[in-house]
Amino acid sequence: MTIGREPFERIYVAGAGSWGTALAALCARAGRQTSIWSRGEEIAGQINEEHRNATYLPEIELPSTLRATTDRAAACEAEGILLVVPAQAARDELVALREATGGAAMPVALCCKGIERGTGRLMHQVLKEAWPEALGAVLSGPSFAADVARGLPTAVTLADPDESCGTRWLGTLATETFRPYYSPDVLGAELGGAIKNVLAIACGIVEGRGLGESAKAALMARGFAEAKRFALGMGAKPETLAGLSGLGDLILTCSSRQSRNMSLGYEMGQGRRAADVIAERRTVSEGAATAPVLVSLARERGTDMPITEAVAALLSGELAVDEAIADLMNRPLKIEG
Ligand SMILES: NC(=O)c1ccc[n+]([C@@H]2O[C@H](COP(=O)([O-])OP(=O)(O)OC[C@H]3O[C@@H](n4cnc5c(N)ncnc54)[C@H](O)[C@@H]3O)[C@@H](O)[C@H]2O)c1
Ligand SMILES: O=P(O)(O)OC[C@H](O)CO
Repeated sequence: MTIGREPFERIYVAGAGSWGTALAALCARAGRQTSIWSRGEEIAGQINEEHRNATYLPEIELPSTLRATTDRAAACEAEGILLVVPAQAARDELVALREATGGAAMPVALCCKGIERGTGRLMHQVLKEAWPEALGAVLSGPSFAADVARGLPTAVTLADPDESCGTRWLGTLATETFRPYYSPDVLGAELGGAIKNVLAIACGIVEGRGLGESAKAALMARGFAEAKRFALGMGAKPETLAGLSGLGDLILTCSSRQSRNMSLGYEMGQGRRAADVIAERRTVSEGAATAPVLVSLARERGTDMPITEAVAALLSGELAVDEAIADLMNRPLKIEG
């Protein structure tokens, strides 16, 4: 396998939130001709004129070569697209991009971590339906936007069923401080990223409620057990779950209140209603939308996911924190696995 040959030289980033802006800055600094699409004129103007995204990544000076646009036609010039909108907006964005590019067979790296409400589809399945000609890959793993934008060392998974396209993505994204590892396992990479967001809400609740570090460690380990049970049942590979996009991202997201999912849980643990916290935020907490979908998928498949069930019930207000803890602790004793 020859890694890193023939990078995509022209990149279009769909979404100018924190992660889209960090990835666009990474590509531009690596010398790629990079354009970033924003829904709003204000952010596009700021990026072009002040080299800053004051709404989503205020501390970071962006490269002056990065061009922002509100016109999806810019995607026609690209050799590769990074899709970085919230998971619930992915389908509409992909349909619009397909139209803008005339249904080109474009490499598209899916960077959102979530499962679609209503359909239960993963992002690569949404891509297949919304833009069947596109060549899908998944970029996932432990990576806070602010860390990547600052150039702090980061390692992630780039999953692509097509090895030659995957290695082109590696060559496109790799820098001295950003290290993507190749995997063919798109399903595993996606499931790890989507499920850890739900588990991070649970860890936040434990921290917000002051239940202690032992409880948090137990929750992470049992959460990982249920993530693995579900993902392996779907056909994901165990090594992907144990890797950066699975365990790696679970550890990061459950450990830091820099995570929007973890901090949402923290506020819930402090007694706030999830809906109120979500309503006052500008940024997305993907786990809140993914939790109920994951519960439905797990029930359909007969997979036991008690922590995910508890998070969904807490988010909807059906259950109080203390009731959820008591339910989890009083489940029948069983063999670990
Ligand atoms: N921020 C991170 O550190 C990080 C890291 C890795 C992965 N991700 C994933 O990347 C995805 C995007 O996260 P983010 O952090 O950039 O979110 P964000 O909340 O910072 O920004 C979301 C962006 O999407 C746009 N958007 C919102 N609704 C939209 C719609 N209906 N149609 C089109 N655009 C819409 C917003 O205007 C904004 O530009 C999420 O799935 C997240 O899990 C984030
Ligand atoms: O802020 P969060 O919870 O969306 O997490 C960001 C990234 O997914 C961490 O890898």
